[in-house]
Formats: sequence, C-alpha cells, structure tokens
Amino acid sequence: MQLSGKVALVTGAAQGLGKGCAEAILERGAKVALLDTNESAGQETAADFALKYGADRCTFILCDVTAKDQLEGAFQKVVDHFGGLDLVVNNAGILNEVQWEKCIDVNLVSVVRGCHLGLRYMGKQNGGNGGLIINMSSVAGLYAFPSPVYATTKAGVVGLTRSLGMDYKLGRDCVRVNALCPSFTTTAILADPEVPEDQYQHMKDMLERGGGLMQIPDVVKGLAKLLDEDDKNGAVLEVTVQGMKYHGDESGPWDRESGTHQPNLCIA
Ligand SMILES: NC(=O)c1ccc[n+]([C@@H]2O[C@H](COP(=O)([O-])OP(=O)(O)OC[C@H]3O[C@@H](n4cnc5c(N)ncnc54)[C@H](O)[C@@H]3O)[C@@H](O)[C@H]2O)c1
Ligand SMILES: CCCCC/C=C\C=C\[C@H](O)C/C=C\C/C=C\CCCC(=O)O
Repeated sequence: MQLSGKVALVTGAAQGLGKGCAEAILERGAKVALLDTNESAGQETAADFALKYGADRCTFILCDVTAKDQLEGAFQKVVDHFGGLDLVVNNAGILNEVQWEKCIDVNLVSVVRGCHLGLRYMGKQNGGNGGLIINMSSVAGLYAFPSPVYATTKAGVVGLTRSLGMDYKLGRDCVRVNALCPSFTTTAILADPEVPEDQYQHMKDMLERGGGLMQIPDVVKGLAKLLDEDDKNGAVLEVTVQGMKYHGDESGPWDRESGTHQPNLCIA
C-alpha cells in the first residue's frame, strides 16, 4: 500500500508495538492518529512524532477501545481531522487472566468493533476509498499458550481476520484485512502480566525454547511486509526470532478435492 498522504488510525499507540507501527507508518508518509487510554504517554509520543514528522501529521486521541462510544467517536474525529481514513491498525491489547472478561473486551470485542468501523469508514459501498485493516494477534493465537483466555482472544482475531478477508466481499468494500502474529517482544506487556505463577513460569520456559525475545523493530518488519504486499487479504503472518511465515494456506474441505485455493482479487 502506498502510504504517502494517506491517513492511518492505530489503537494502543502510546507505547510498545503500537508506537513502533505508528512510527513506521509516519516514515512512509502517512498521517497518523494515535489512540490510547494512557494520556501522558500518548501525548508524549504524539509530541515526539510531531517534532520528527510535522505537527500536521500526527494527533493523539484519548480513547478506551472497550467503550463503544469512545471508539466510534475516535474514528469520526480522525476523519474530521485528517479528511479521510485509509489504514486501521487494531493493536491495543492486554494480558490479564484474572480479569479475563476485560481481556476479551480489549483484545477481541474491540477488534471486532474496530474492523466494523474500518469497513464503515473505508468501505467503498459506504462512500470510502477502500483501505487496509491490520489486526495485532499473536503467536499465542496460533499455538497452545499457557494463558488460555489471552490465547482465545488472539485465536479469535485470527478467525476474524481470515473471515473478513474472504475475497467475495472485496469487490464491494475494497478493504483488505490481515493479521500480524508476533512472538514474545520486549514491551511493557511482558513486565507484569496478571497471570498465575505456573502460567508465568511456563511462558518463561517457552520463551527460552523459542529462541528468546524479539525487539519492536523485528515486529515492525512484519507490519512493513503486510503494508508492501498488496495481494494479501485474510493473511496471517507469524513473526518470530526464527523469521516470518504466512499461516493458513491449506485448502478447506470445499476446495480440497480440486486442490484449489481462493485467489486474492484485490483491487483496493
Ligand atoms: N509484546 C509481546 O510479546 C507481544 C507479542 C504478540 C502480540 N502482542 C500484542 O501486541 C499488542 C501491543 O502490545 P505491546 O506488547 O506493545 O504492549 P504494551 O503494553 O506496551 O502496549 C499496549 C498499549 O495498549 C494500550 N491499551 C491497553 N488497553 C487499552 C484500551 N482499553 N484502550 C486503548 N488502549 C489500550 C496501553 O495503554 C498501551 O499503550 C497487544 O495486542 C499484544 O497482545 C504483544
Ligand atoms: C516471560 C514473560 C512472559 C509474559 C508474557 C506476556 C505477554 C505475551 C504476549 C504475547 O502475545 C505472547 C507471544 C507469543 C507466545 C506464544 C508462543 C510462544 C512461542 C515461542 C516462540 O517460538 O517464539
């Protein structure tokens, strides 16, 4: 996707992977709205980006993605402020197995809503120009993971992405939907996850066996791949210290006999 002059909205962008993604999008010439509940970090990030990329290219919007009115209001603010919308990165997420309903709200319900809003504002059938949605899932959404609710939310994001990315609807809305599945990456989410001790110990063991931690720029390379590959729709990209690979190329039962796989018909 050519991003010069385009408009992006990134949730959970005050810090961590969301901030890294937002900066990569700014570097490619787009304007970016940073949404987050962390007002001080969000304002600081926006001020930093304004200095580097220009005050007219970045704005912070205080928004709890789990509050329906706030998320809807934030999408409208972005369109009012920048005059359109071309790219949505549904990134905000938490790991909390104790307040597990909240974990589902932030990581899955809000991503469903973010996708619906992306389709509402970017869908050609609604007067938009088409666009791209990238959902932040996790390797935990692809393989067994010791925190079952977190893993469920991330697997849900994979299913949502694949299904919204079915090409039968692309001719109508011209909005592609893809997902990024990083492994353990150095951010604040690792520092203090609200998980039982046995889950935490098991994660530490998996982290060591998996080859250790990635850094934010490693994951941003995955985002860049999804931004560059305009033929991808419903794609799920795993990013680990071992490299990147797409998941889910197997044919379903409906295509197995013919051995065919639905082609991408992207025209966005
Ligand atoms: N760091 C990892 O190892 C890793 C690996 C795979 C996937 N992820 C996913 O990446 C995403 C970003 O996480 P991170 O690692 O950068 O963690 P992080 O804690 O550094 O960043 C998460 C951001 O989301 C914001 N946020 C949380 N709840 C919110 C809400 N209700 N509304 C708006 N903003 C909210 C936080 O304030 C924070 O700025 C998450 O979806 C996470 O599940 C992280
Ligand atoms: C050691 C501290 C762990 C705290 C974990 C907190 C949040 C992690 C969230 C990530 O989404 C988890 C990402 C990937 C984990 C899934 C599988 C591990 C595979 C290991 C590998 O091959 O890299």
